[in-house]
Amino acid sequence: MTDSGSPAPGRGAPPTYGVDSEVGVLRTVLLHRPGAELERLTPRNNDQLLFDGLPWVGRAQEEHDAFADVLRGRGVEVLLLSDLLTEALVASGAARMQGIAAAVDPRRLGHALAEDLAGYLRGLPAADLSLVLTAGMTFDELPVAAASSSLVRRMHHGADFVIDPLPNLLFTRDSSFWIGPRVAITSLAMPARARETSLTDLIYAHHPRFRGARRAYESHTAPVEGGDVLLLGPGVLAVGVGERTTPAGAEALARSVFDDGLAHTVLVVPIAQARATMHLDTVCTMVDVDAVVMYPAVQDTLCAFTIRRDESGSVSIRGAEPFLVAAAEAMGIGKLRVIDTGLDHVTAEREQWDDGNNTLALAPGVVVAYERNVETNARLEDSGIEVLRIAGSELGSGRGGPRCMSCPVARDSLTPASEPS
Ligand SMILES: NC(=O)NCCC[C@H](N)C(=O)O
Repeated sequence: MTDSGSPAPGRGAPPTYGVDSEVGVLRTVLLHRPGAELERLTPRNNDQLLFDGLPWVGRAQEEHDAFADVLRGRGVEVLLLSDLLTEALVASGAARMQGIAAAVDPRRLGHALAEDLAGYLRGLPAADLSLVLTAGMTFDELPVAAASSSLVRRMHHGADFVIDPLPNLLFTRDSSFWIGPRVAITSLAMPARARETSLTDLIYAHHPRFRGARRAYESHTAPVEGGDVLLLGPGVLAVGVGERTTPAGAEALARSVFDDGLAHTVLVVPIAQARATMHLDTVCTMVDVDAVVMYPAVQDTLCAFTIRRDESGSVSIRGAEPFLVAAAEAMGIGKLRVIDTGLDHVTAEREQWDDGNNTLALAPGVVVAYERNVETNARLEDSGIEVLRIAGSELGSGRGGPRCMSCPVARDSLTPASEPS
């Protein structure tokens, strides 16, 4: 969201970032090209690391490169998380300290090994440190001299992790999100993902590109994941509460965005606590200013608590009532159009599982979607939505689609210029 409509910096002017909807023209996006961290997945650890299988890494990279190219082809500036991380580590000694402190856990490693490991990491060039912070490190990869007398080192198998890898970095949606002109670092619920936010925090704090970027939801005491947060329109948020984001997280986020003047209404949407519906964006995403693509099995049951703060500062909670009704009212539109994932139950269930409901809007009525969801994509097109298809056979093994794999950093504002944002 920019005054000028573009984040492209004029000579000397800092770029302006921000997002006030799901569908405003996408200008800048943060992706993570999958890399060595995916090579850490084995049949023994893939469940714990939240992957359904073992992706073919080279093919996953090709699919991701094609995804990035589709975005670039539509004029979107693509930022890659590993590049930003390395640049932040080059720019700032404090960033290095922060990344190392989050990765080295003395409670698990013991003090001798933790100290030697931290010392070793402090001496690494930025690109190598960036790789360790994302791909992790095994005991076999420890430098020979590190804590050779450490009991912890002796008792671990060489393939065990000294630093856990972060294969879910691919899903940049979840570890930070922009709301209005501010960025929120989230609080991830699953242990396998918790350290991801140390990297997004570090990037937004120390990368020169984001100097001066203000924060939203700074207290982040309870879990809130970006996949649960939909910016239905300027000032209106929907927050899923289920396997990841907790009621306390949704409540804290609502209070924080009210305090910061970033929203006037927050719809809190209970979703089943199941892997297939881990985030709100696995069952519903926006494809136009007044349209969503939605899993039909939840269409009639999805409900919302509406939280508002009035001008006097008092907060009210209404509901629960049908989500589609509450959303249309909060957005100030008569009706939210619903495009669904397919009429028959089996196709709908299969395409929901394969992220048919997890599209990324590049502009009102233009979305990126996995090609495999043939029925859903046809239904989107029948409803006038342009669908840019990408392959995702390998990317999808982590259970996430184009929306999960992207964190919009700048979109054109949907707020009329005359209204305050
Ligand atoms: N927004 C999303 O739905 N993100 C997908 C995250 C997938 C990842 N394997 C996870 O379980 O957290």
